[in-house]
Amino acid sequence: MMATGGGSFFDGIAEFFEDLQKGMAMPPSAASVAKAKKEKEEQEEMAFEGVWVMMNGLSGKMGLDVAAACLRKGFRIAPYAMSGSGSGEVSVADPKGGDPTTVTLVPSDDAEGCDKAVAELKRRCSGGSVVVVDYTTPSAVNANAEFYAKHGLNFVMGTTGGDRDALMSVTEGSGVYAVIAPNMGKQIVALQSAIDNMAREFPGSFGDYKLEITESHQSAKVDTSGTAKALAADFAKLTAEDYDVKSINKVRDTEGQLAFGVPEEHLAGHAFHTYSLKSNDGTVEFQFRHNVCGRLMYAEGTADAVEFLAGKAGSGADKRVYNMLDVLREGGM
Ligand SMILES: NC(=O)C1=CN([C@@H]2O[C@H](COP(=O)(O)OP(=O)(O)OC[C@H]3O[C@@H](n4cnc5c(N)ncnc54)[C@H](OP(=O)(O)O)[C@@H]3O)[C@@H](O)[C@H]2O)C=CC1
Ligand SMILES: O=C(O)C1=N[C@H](C(=O)O)C[C@H](O)C1
Repeated sequence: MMATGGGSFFDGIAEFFEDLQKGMAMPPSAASVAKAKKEKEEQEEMAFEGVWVMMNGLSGKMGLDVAAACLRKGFRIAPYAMSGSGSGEVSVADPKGGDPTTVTLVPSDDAEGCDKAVAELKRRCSGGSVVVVDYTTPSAVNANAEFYAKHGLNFVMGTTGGDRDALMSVTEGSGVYAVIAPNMGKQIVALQSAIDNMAREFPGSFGDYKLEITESHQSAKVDTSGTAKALAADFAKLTAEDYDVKSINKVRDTEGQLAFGVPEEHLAGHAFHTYSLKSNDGTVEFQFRHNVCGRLMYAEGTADAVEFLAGKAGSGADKRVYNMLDVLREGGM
């Protein structure tokens, strides 16, 4: 750099031009600083050997809660996520107080953008294993599953609805590892297992009873509860009649929700279910209820499913497609 002590002004100028020629006099440009910073960050990302979670539906009600639960478990959130209409970047706060993660949203109908994002994600997250979590919307379930199958992406599908048979057959045919379940709440999964066991052990024991199901969710929920549909199949085995899931009483209006016991502050995010078995003569009634405010239990169960799935994929397990009963039975929750 330019000398100040000793030499004349003209010596200093000469030295400056010498340094300039050697490329030493110019401060690095903002672009080269940014490039070096990005390279350093990418090297650090590639050195991470843990689990990366691609959180599709990140901006939705489940998305950010699941991302936080995954960060609490020590996973990282992948730098890209598929969205519906959302684009741009979302900053995901670290519940442990670390730096936030910047995630670029790519709308799922931008096929080229999604392909590029997955290629880039596989490169940047190459040191660890990637698990996709899907909390999107019923109409996206099948197309998204086909996309994961095409790209060999292991996934946890929390989204309800869509064509569930097609979802299973595409996933099973693809060879990817997946956990697919309409409910990730540990205690609800345990209840599902108990009713399933009861139906196996005592089929038809409620032969002269009638099944009634009511579920209430936030008004934005578009489909009938996937949990209610799954439990209906088990409860129906206890009765003598088939149960049509179209009979499930769906509550989506504020007045009905409040009357069903939903606290006002949870109107925007709740899942209340009542399954009732009533004797035909009207003298006896059994009720089973799970009333959940907020989404914490589902978010934590999802993070457990991610851990379970990464373990199965890492060990090359023969069985590839699981549900939450498998996760619970194997002590994964
Ligand atoms: N298994 C379980 O335990 C639980 C399941 N669920 C289910 O999860 C699903 C999501 O619920 P919730 O978070 O409340 O819903 P929200 O409507 O709040 O969020 C959905 C998100 O999905 C995004 N999205 C919409 N279409 C697509 C698409 N084609 N590809 C990618 N992303 C898309 C939306 O993005 P954008 O804003 O950009 O359009 C939005 O961010 C529902 O099916 C619900 O029933 C919910 C709780 C627990
Ligand atoms: O949309 C929700 O909120 C929920 N969806 C799932 C369902 O459809 O059963 C699970 C839970 O009820 C919350």
